Amino acid sequence: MDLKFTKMHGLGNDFMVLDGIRQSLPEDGPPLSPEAMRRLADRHFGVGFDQLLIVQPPRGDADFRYRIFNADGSEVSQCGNGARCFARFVRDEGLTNKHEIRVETANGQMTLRLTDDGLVTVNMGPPRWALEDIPFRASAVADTYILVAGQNAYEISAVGLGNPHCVMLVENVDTAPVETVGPLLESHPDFPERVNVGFMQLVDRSHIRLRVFERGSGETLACGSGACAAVVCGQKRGLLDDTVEVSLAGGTLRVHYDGTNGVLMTGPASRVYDGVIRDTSGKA
Ligand SMILES: N[C@@H](CCC[C@H](N)C(=O)O)C(=O)O
Repeated sequence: MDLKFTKMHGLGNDFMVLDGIRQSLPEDGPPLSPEAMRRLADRHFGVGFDQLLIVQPPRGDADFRYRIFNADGSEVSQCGNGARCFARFVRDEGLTNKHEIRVETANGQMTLRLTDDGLVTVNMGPPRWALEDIPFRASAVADTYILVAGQNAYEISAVGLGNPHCVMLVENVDTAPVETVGPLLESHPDFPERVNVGFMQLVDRSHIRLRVFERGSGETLACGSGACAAVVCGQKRGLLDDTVEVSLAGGTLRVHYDGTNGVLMTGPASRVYDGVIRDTSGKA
């Protein structure tokens, strides 16, 4: 079976997007076997992507259903950069003419707004601090926790944004131990569904630098939900203002949260090319 796809990225966090409206995909199971997803995610043997995004008809009263798979084949319920690409894709493909699009995810609804300057603002919903909502094992909710891994202890904040995040402060993101501490904490037993690990450098109250080791994909050039997580964790500790510029390896996001509505994340969404996969077995 041929499978049409579109390659997109949000600040270098890259995606293979499948249109499950004009081509037939399984309604509930994975669109491809986990082996095929891992193969296609590979940058040498496949298309290369951090996440696979699926556009599907809604089951409830939203405009679309938005499904996300990591490069390791695991299905997850949030991807902020992907949400911006999702909005750009459904508009450019003429699947909607709305500027404000409601999508249904495995974790509830989100609103995506295409702005006149060509950017997309995603309302990520409120940050979730309750331990069972992250999910995270600790004795009580706190601004920071000590996580012991191997011989070391790490001071982290933990928050859910539709997916689990932990965030630690570092002096300098350029020298932060992302490749070593990232995978160590990603599968820490206190995060029963694993976790995305953010390394945040404070520049000033309205500017941070950030690197994220993503659950199921490794370090990416940008992580939208990770940017929101870092900002709300910094705000909770009294370190950041309501609006923060987040500098990532792939570019800059603007995150706004004033405690009233959800966390608003604004940034670009880019289409790279369209393609067709002739062999979806993953063995090509
Ligand atoms: N790149 C994303 C997050 C994708 C999902 C994440 N790896 C997870 O497993 O939760 C973003 O932009 O938010």
